[in-house]
Amino acid sequence: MTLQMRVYVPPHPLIQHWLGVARDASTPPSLFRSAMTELGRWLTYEACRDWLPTLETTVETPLAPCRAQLVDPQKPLVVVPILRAGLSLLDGAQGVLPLASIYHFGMVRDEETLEASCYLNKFPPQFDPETRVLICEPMLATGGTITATLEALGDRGIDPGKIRIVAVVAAPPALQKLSANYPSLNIYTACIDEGLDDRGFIVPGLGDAGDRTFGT
Ligand SMILES: O=P(O)(O)OC[C@H]1O[C@H](OP(=O)(O)OP(=O)(O)O)[C@H](O)[C@@H]1O
Ligand SMILES: O=c1cc[nH]c(=O)[nH]1
Repeated sequence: MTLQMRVYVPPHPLIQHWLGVARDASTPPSLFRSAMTELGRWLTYEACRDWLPTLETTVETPLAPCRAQLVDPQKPLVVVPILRAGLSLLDGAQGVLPLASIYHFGMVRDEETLEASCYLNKFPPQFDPETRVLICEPMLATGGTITATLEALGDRGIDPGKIRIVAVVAAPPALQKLSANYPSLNIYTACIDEGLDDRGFIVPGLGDAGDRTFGT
């Protein structure tokens, strides 16, 4: 079977609503952060749909024993926010996945060359290979940042098939790069946008997600 990367754009009115709020240039940082939190919440919810490991058990209701399916707390689950802008999605993602461990990863793009470089890597030397990883990265633009993150996870034992990416907007150059290199990857995004401008910004996009989150 030939694997092909999958990109999901969940047709959810709340996702589209908060995307519209985040895109609006007149949205102030406080409301922008709320919009990103909500996008983190609902995109993570969608990404978990057929992904979270569960276990079968029996619980006692006030009236009778009953079969129940619970999220398996023994299976390792990790959320990786890519700093800075990925932090804006973290509260929402953590609300959906309260038991997940959080491993921060800091990346910054050179504004001239658009080369991404890592300034913070909190990954352990090796992950349990069964670990499921949800990456919070609002903007997939050239794809340089996400590719470096996937390489760092791969170096520490994570198979791309165990990774789900939550992104607010995704641009074709990033998706083409990821699809060519990571056919087993799954991406959940609110929108696939048209392309990039000459500064490497996603168009129409939502501007500089890090600056808008932190008011810088
Ligand atoms: O796909 P790429 O072309 O690599 O671009 C995407 C990255 O660019 C932005 O980060 P930025 O470097 O602006 O850092 P910030 O999150 O700290 O603002 C954004 O938050 C992504 O991480
Ligand atoms: O449009 C973009 C592209 C990269 N990073 C951002 O913050 N915005």
